[in-house]
Amino acid sequence: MDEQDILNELREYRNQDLKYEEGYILGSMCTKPHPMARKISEMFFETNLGDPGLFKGTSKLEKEVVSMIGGILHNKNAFGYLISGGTEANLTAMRAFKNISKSKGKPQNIIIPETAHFSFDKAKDMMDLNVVRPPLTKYFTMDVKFIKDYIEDSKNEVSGIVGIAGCTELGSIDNICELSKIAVENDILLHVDAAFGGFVIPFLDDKYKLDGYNYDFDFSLNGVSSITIDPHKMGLAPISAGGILFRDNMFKKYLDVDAPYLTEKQQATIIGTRSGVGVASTWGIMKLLGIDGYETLVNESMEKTMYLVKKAREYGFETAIDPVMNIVALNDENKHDTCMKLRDENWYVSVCRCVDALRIVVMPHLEIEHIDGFLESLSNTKKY
Ligand SMILES: CC1=C(O)/C(=C\N=C/Cc2ccc(O)cc2)C(COP(=O)(O)O)=CN1
Repeated sequence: MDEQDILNELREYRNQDLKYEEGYILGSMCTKPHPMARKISEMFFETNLGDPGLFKGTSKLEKEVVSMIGGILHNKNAFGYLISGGTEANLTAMRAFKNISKSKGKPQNIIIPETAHFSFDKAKDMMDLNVVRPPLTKYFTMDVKFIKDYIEDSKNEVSGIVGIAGCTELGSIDNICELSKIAVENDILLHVDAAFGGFVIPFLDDKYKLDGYNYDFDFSLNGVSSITIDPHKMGLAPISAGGILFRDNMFKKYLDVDAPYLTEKQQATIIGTRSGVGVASTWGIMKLLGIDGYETLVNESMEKTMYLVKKAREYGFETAIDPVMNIVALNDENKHDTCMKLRDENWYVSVCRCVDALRIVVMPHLEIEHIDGFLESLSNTKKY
């Protein structure tokens, strides 16, 4: 086979994939990356941040991007990395939590919500965490009073808390402000998983903010030790671009391992060899869009979200909760059956675990006509 034959054969495989712009992908927290990322990917496609001394320019970019994202989170001096995704970011935060707890002779007892992403199940498995799951409120957030009482009970020595700022299923936001106070008062590490919400909440118009939630979630709260925030979700960066930020570089010593044969003597990330494409793309897209660009992106998505909810209600469907961000949960007692029927029509929604509902993530690739077509198909699944 010559190169053209190979490319032609690869095109056959690629043609079997769904395309975001077709509008059938309704359950994804990723979307079509900003088109500028193509040129950036070409420019940085051979870089390796696993050996940063060889790619000094790309390594500088990573430090700048971490500071840029830190700026969104009210901490330009944040320490961290752009890595493979939110999973690696959460694993990294839990690895730091484990090592810090051990260094203080404290047990690895950590409070993690039922609404947490399954990457925390991997963390629990890999790092032998002792996980406590508090009850949830009607807003699908952790019951803060339970947490206060649990920690005040001397029998329970808690070393860490995870709060979610935009949970995967429903977009709910834990009361990070109250969790931060508890963390400070009790010398507890607080990790905030804002993998999805991190590029939404800072840009969200007040008119979309609901009673019942506190939208403060970042380093402006003294008790927040670390934050997961993924550019490859609502940040429009190409995969892979997950982000883990720590309050300062005090945390680095709890992540570093000796890496004798690299240009740097230690390595803190879980993944070793890693491309610089995600870093460079995030840098470029953040520079191009700026705060205004992300505000437009988020609030256009919220407009479409509100349109979906309004139109769904006209069909007689109801939401499990009012949308906290561009995630809609439509009540459906036969969620799995409906999901399969929709898939037969090429619509890819997901189903919620914590409620009987279909889950639609209104990402920037969805247009009004896609929403109209989806709701028509959903309505038809209920007719027979
Ligand atoms: C709050 C939180 C999340 O919603 C999350 C992923 N969420 C959704 C990942 C996803 C993306 C595309 C798709 O088609 C389906 C699912 C992760 C893991 O992020 P990841 O490793 O980059 O997938 C962590 N926290």
